[in-house]
Amino acid sequence: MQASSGLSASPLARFLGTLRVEGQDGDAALQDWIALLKPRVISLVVFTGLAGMAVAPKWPPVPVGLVIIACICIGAGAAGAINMWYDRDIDAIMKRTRVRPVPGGRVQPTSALVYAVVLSVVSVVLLWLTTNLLAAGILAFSIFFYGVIYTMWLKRSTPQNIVIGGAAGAFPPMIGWAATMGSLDVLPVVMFAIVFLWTPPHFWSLSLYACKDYESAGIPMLPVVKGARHTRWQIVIYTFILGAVSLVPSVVGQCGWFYTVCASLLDLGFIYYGLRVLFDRQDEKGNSLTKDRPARHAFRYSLAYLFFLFCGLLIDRVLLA
Ligand code: HEM
Ligand SMILES: CC(C)=CCC/C(C)=C/CC/C(C)=C/COP(=O)(O)OP(=O)(O)O
Repeated sequence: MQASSGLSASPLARFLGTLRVEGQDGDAALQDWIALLKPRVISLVVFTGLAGMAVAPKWPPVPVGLVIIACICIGAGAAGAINMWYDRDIDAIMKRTRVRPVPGGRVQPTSALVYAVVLSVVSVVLLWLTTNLLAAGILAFSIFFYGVIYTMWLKRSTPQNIVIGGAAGAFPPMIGWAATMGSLDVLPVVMFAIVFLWTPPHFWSLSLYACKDYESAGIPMLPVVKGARHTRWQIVIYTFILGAVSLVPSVVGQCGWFYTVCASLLDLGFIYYGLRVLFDRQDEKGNSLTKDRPARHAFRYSLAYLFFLFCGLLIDRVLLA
């Protein structure tokens, strides 16, 4: 995987790169402050929050809806910045992450932390003032879960780090729903479960081809601790469990034929990509002989899977209802 600061060299990124922020972080460009929020990752996180909000039986007024989305975006980004502040030592070792703003020396660690804390507080308080305590509480909990429980504890201590830590990234649909309704229901909980079960095959596909990086940084990711073969099996197992759970909204009568067809096709696709990872040609240690191309494909497919699954749910409940 290419080293990336979170924004590719698009014209927008080059423009942002010219905007410099003076002071102690003299070398930091606006681009770096944005990169601290992991913008590409949180784009999908925010979309799942938007989906949770839009599939609720009642919609908020448009300005409130925009504030809800902004708060999820700022809160998730702030959690990413806490992660980048804390992980600056290991990020400096890994090829994929060493160009990030803090290990790259363009943003001071303390500035990154202050920035992350301020954005966390702003997102939670603003969501509370605009909607309700339940939504703000879940947002606060997910920031804490990703920034502290996953980043500071699980990530460096157990190969099940992302299974448990994945809960943090699964909360946004619940936040979106709760912000609108003031309570929770079966559907947002099932959406949580879907993102929760999607996270292991999503991340382990990537970890198969980023394994050397994690090994050199001493992070106990599954392929580092249990080997590639075990990880490949786990990916397949999770695609089956995810497939079953993704159909729960249909079984409990929360959506119609359109979602059921979308989910079934997407599930078959994920199982296919998972099996390709499993049957990838490997040496006796389970290392890929094809530069893990199937794992790269499975990772890319995981992103499309979640996006289109929630698109299917949105179309089913909003347009076809
Ligand atoms: C503990 C849970 C998770 C872990 C450990 C994880 C890990 C990763 C890693 C290491 C990358 C590569 C990022 C990079 O190169 O900077 C990545 C990419 C990505 N992740 Fe995840 N992820 C998790 C959960 C999620 C969730 C919940 C979502 C969205 C709902 C998500 C969406 C994405 C997206 C969209 C990308 C692609 C970013 C790009 O194009 O560069 N991830 N993930
Ligand atoms: C609302 C809210 C707070 C949402 C949180 C969203 C969330 C948990 C996103 C997880 C995304 C992600 C890139 C995790 C990887 O962390 P890593 O440290 O394992 O990856 P890295 O090595 O690339 O830093």
